[in-house]
Amino acid sequence: MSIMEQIKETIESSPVVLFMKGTPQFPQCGFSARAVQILQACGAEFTHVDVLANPEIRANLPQYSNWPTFPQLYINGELVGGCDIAIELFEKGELQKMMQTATANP
Ligand SMILES: N[C@@H](CCC(=O)N[C@@H](CS)C(=O)NCC(=O)O)C(=O)O
Ligand code: FES
Repeated sequence: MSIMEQIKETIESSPVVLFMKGTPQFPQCGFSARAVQILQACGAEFTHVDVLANPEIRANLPQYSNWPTFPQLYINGELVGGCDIAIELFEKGELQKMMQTATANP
């Protein structure tokens, strides 16, 4: 499987996926730490990928999604954005709704 196929599979493997530096327990960058805090405040489950432990993903995800930096948040297979956009959506109360809808069991 090519790296682009692997990335696609990962993004589609879970309703909410955060590509970040480090892990939710031990974030390795303030931007990633902030994104984790916000997702946790939304109270819905999310999957994470540590791009520091996956250099191929770090090198190729920016091309895949046309977004240059980390963290990168995907909901239902689509890029939402980075830390700034996550904060903005959270402050408007929209991220909570997006995550609840994405992770709700019918
Ligand atoms: N304003 C950005 C901050 C993220 C950012 O600037 N990330 C940088 C430093 S952690 C980055 O990912 N650089 C590319 C790299 O390290 O591969 C956001 O909203 O997410
Ligand atoms: S690792 Fe330096 S700003 Fe994120």
